[in-house]
Amino acid sequence: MSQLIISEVFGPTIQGEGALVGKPTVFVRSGGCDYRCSWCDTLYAVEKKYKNEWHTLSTEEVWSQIQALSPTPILITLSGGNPALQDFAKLIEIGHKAGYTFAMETQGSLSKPWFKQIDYLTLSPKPPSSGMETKWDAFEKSVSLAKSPEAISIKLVVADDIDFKWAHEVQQRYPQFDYYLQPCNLQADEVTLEQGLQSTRELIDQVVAVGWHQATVLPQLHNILWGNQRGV
Ligand SMILES: C[S@@+](CC[C@H](N)C(=O)[O-])C[C@H]1O[C@@H](n2cnc3c(N)ncnc32)[C@H](O)[C@@H]1O
Ligand SMILES: Nc1nc2[nH]cc(C(=O)O)c2c(=O)[nH]1
Ligand code: SF4
Ligand SMILES: [Mg+2]
Repeated sequence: MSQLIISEVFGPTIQGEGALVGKPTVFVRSGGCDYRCSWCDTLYAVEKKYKNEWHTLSTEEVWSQIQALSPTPILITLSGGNPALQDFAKLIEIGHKAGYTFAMETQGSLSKPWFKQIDYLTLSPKPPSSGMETKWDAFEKSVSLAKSPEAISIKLVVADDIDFKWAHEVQQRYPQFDYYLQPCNLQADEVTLEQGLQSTRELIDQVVAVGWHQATVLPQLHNILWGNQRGV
């Protein structure tokens, strides 16, 4: 079976972001990323200096950990780092046979044939404030490999006005998808509740001001509930 580089497996908790917010889920977080966003809130799954904390596990071992956390079928969310660097095909096959469903969070920079096995694919291309540049041909390849257009949702982080303008342009370029906007948590280690709420209110004001009425604006619910802690 394929080997997977895993930062952590945790849950059940709730999905705190995007289209499936509030849904009970187990997270499988892979180690390693082809990006390095300026405000990434999971650097321990990105930067090489944390490599010694990651585990090389067989698909079977990851599956055992999931089953220990949730013996009954649940939504499994693959995140990272960039989970598209790994080969999750076998894990998804085993999980589906046992009645589990799969969501994945990825930035859309890399795609794999096994994307078509994912039930809920969240693509999260990165805005200018991240310091990353989106290659739209790679994003479109990820789109084309999804199970169906309906399986895709787009989650965009907005840190400032330039990001907001960019996000609105992305929506106008790809109007066929549902868009979830989330404020950037700039103080990744100690976001205060009030900052999280204020940035969400500001994002709502921006959406309303431009008449982007199809957008969904959500704070990171897990951050509001627990702060920027690991394992929730
Ligand atoms: C940590 S990433 C891992 C998956 C994948 N690399 C990606 O970026 O989509 C999961 C989600 O968290 C978002 N995110 C990361 N840092 C954030 C921050 N400081 N504030 C708000 N959202 C953040 C990302 O944009 C992405 O949608
Ligand atoms: N509860 C919870 N929801 C999340 N949604 C996306 C997460 C991530 O870090 O990928 C995340 C996470 O780490 N925890
Ligand atoms: S792409 Fe995702 S995991 Fe990678 S650095 Fe950016 S936010 Fe972090
Ligand atoms: Mg996170």
